[in-house]
Amino acid sequence: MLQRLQQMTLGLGAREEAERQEHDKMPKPPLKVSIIGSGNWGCTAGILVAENCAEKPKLFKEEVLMWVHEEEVEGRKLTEIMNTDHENVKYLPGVKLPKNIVAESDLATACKGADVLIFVVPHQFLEGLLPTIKENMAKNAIAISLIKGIDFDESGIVLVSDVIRKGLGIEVSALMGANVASEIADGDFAEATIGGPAGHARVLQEVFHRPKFHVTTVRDSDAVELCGALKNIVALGAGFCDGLGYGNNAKAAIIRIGLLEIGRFIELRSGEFPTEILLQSCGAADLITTCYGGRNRKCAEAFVAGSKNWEEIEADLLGGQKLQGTLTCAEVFKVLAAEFPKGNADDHFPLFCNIHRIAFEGAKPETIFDGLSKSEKMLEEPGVPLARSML
Ligand SMILES: NC(=O)C1=CN([C@@H]2O[C@H](COP(=O)(O)OP(=O)(O)OC[C@H]3O[C@@H](n4cnc5c(N)ncnc54)[C@H](O)[C@@H]3O)[C@@H](O)[C@H]2O)C=CC1
Ligand SMILES: O=C(CO)COP(=O)(O)O
Repeated sequence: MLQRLQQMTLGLGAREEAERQEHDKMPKPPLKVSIIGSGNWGCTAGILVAENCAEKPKLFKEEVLMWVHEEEVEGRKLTEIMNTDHENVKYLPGVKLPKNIVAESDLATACKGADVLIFVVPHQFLEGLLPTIKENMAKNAIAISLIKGIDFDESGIVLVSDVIRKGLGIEVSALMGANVASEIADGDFAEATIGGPAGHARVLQEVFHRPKFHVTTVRDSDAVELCGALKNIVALGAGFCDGLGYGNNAKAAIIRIGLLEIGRFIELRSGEFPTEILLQSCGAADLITTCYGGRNRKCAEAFVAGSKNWEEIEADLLGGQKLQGTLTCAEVFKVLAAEFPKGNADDHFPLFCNIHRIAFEGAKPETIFDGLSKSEKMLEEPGVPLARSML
């Protein structure tokens, strides 16, 4: 007992020391905040951030630079429209942006001297931006990813935050949650979860938390980020259900089994089923909102109803906004094929595999429920079979 207490005290001391070192390395306020991305969520999150920067002059500089992938909208540059009319008429029409958001199409200028970097571009556009950001950001900058996506290479899963970490050589946290952007832009209440080192998460909470946008913090940033990426696959399944005309019970089954497979997939990486993280906004709550109100759901419903491919559906329905679930579904299927070389990924992830077959291999949408009872076996011995197969 005494030994355990001593170990705990030592553990606490080591953690405090690590936090002190982390604090010493942090940039000093007032912090300059830059947002990399200006889409539907980029602009909405930008409103929350800009309001905090205006209200907390001791912590943050008032001006928030937002990098915009420049394009012409009705004969005018989007940056010019945003800086004059204070509205992103293409990606968040009808919503006024605070005047302290400054749209900037030159990436080097947008992140020059930035102490806090907020990444919110669709994940397929991220990597090429990083060398310029590295050259221009502040030396001790901290970063956070709001991007819901995933990659894969010969060594397995590559998180978006891993890509940023590697590209910039700095620590990266993640903010994920039940955050359909249009609802937050309308002023509805929402919650989010930040995963990251404690010191960073505290500062980042100051950046995002608002009276109607409640942010909690946890340490396990990988699990938070994976929840945000993987729920988009399940949302495709929910959309298939809607396209087939199934009711709420069927969709609830997809959501429940999807939650289980999200947990299992995180377990593949960490060895632990992340029950507590799944109970955060980034877990069950994001899954529910996306399966009812998200773009992935909407496009998957149209996929069942018509004969168009994903690119055509995205162009038809999203007005330039980007679908992330199909890319994530393809990447995750590659991870599963590599993790289960005997071809038995189906035994552990029947729903993810069915969704991939429907989305990319011409399987009938009605097969969405095939073999899902396999997931019940996993519940009989939670954690054990999968963790063993990974050793
Ligand atoms: N919209 C939402 O409700 C939410 C979105 N997210 C995530 O946020 C991330 C960003 O999504 P949104 O802000 O919604 O974007 P979006 O899908 O509304 O807009 C697309 C963005 O991509 C930019 N873009 C187009 N071509 C580009 C290129 N070649 N290079 C660089 N940028 C290019 C456009 O300028 C635009 O800003 C995604 O990972 C998404 O999953 C997360 C939570 C909520
Ligand atoms: O992530 C989202 C809500 O939290 C939005 O999901 P969609 O990209 O499917 O719209």
